[in-house]
Amino acid sequence: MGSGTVDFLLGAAVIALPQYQIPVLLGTASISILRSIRRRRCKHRKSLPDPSNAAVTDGVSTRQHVDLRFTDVRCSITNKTGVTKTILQNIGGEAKPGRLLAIMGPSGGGKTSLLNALAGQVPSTKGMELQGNITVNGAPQTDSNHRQAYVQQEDLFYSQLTVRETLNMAAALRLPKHMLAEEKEAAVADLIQRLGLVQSADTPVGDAKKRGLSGGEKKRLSIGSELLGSPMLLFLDEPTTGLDSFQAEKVMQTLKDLANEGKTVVCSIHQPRSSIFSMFDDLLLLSEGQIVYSGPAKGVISHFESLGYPIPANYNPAEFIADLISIDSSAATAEEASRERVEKLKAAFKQKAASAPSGGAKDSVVSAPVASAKSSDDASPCSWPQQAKLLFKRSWRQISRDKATNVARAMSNVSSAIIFGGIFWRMGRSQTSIQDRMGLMQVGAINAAMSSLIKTLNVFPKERVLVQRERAKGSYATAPYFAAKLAAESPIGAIFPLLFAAIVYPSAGLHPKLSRFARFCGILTLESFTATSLGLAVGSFAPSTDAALAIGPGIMVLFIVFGGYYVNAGNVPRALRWIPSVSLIKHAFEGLCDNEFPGLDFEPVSADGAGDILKGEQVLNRLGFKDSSVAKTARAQARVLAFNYWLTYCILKAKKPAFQRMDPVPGRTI
Ligand SMILES: Nc1ncnc2c1ncn2[C@@H]1O[C@H](COP(=O)(O)OP(=O)(O)OP(=O)(O)O)[C@@H](O)[C@H]1O
Repeated sequence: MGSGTVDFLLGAAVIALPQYQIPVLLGTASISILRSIRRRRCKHRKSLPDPSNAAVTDGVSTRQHVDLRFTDVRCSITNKTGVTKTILQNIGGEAKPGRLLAIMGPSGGGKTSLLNALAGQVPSTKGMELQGNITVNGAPQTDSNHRQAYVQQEDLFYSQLTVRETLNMAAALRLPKHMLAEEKEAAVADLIQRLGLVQSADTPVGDAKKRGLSGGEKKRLSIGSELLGSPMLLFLDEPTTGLDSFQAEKVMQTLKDLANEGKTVVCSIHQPRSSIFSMFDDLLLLSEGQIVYSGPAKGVISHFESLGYPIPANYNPAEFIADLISIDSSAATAEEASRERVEKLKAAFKQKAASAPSGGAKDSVVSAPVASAKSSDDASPCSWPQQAKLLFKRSWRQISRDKATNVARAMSNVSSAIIFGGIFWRMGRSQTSIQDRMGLMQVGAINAAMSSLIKTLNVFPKERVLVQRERAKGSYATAPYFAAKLAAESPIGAIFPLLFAAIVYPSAGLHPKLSRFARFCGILTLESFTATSLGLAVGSFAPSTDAALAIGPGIMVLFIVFGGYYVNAGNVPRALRWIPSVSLIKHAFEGLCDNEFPGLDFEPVSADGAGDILKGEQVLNRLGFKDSSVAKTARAQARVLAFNYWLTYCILKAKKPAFQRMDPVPGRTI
């Protein structure tokens, strides 16, 4: 391998491994030593502490019951044309310890909005106004006076990790520093037992390619991940959506058990079956953002009966309620009648609530409850090196165990190499082989880039959502996550361009020097990393996988057009010269040509060789690569790679989930 190759490989490695990898490596070594000392200490203990007490978290008594009261919760959004839509209107109620409160109502009724408002998880949106007063045990709700968790509707996990590994990872990242590793493991084992996941503890979560946990098990795993923070107040957004009735019942039974342990459980739910309905302790019915009923679940039937709407015999109460409080838009007359009925029910409840004696002493709300999820890069109990070590392990497991993806990528690269190797088989040194050589350099560069780009665009937008969720909980910071991801994924990512190069190079009969082959491999590998980095940058801002898959290849087409093959470097209009300078295809193509052509002699067509290209250097001149070299193109490629990594990091850091602040309604009491 020539010194130029070593130069650029080293350059690429330095850029690819961000500077914090050095503290990561040092930190990893010191953690291992501390761990082994702790383990030895632990062995001398007679028994482990009770895992149920293990989740004692800093500052807040985790056993303190949570009584959540809320009044005047209002939410509205004003669009660009100035039209205001009311989402929630003066909602009040209470979620009590040891009880399961269900927020029910028709679709669009405001269930998720209310749940988000109570949990401080209303996504920050331009034009949105959120008001209300919320207290926890009589004091204005703050992040520090209670522990709460929010289980989102969509379950997101690393698909290759098992249940136990997923929970162990969450425990390692989120449980307090003072807990020993054995205590965290015991807490996880206890959780697995309580959630009924013992049978599937060592089953990978799975995804569309590889079946793993059932929907219900995934939901229970989501609940388990949240329980590790030892919350006494638990919010769940539609926990039964997408589950069959058996799985839905098991999930709800888990929630009921949690409530029975003294936790305050609040969930939104659409239309449960009667066995699930019977598990609710309290019910808050919403229709078009207003309360239709709030109180004990057992009292709802008699409430509607007293208003002239008795439930028919053998009817599911949830279905009866849903029909009663929904607006029927199928016909104008039906809509008018149902709207009138719902308005009557709202007014009746308002009247009843106004005349009801208030329960217990009133707590003055003197300051604003600020609704916000904990979202800090410094909130994790682990140091950055510890986080990086844990996240490296997780990323490595995810990528190394994903056989379906790895085999597909390998097959795709091998088959492309065989096809291109066949098309460009033993090119020889004729005049026509010059064009073939350039063609092969171009398709080789496109193949390596596209394969890495598409793979990244398919995976990263989903992973980003999961990472944003975890960051919102304060599980880890962006820098250790990103460094660990790059370090774990790069070795496997390098295999595929190398496979391609190893087959195509000898088949096509490229420059017969080993050092040139090594550089060929290096150029394609570096280009593949740069394409991955482009995929990360696009995936970090694209709103969805589909959007990323539309944007990424679009950019790549531009890079291909200015890739040095179709438009000569010297003919690019001045205003567009920046495009070739950021085109990873151009840098790879130029590098591959710089590697291949120098020193090659081509056969003339006629004896005098007039007008023919006889030297490889002439080809480079014609392409506009006269002053170019492999090292120069590698440095240019490394700069694009570093820029993309930096851009991805900045976007990930800036895209921290932001939640709407809840403004207090002054002078109100709860
Ligand atoms: N950010 C927003 N911008 C505009 N409208 C919004 C926004 N958030 C909520 N809404 C509207 O507020 C109403 C209540 O929405 P929400 O999601 O809370 O209802 P839901 O009862 O949870 O519905 P579903 O059961 O279908 O999930 C809907 O009409 C919805 O379109």
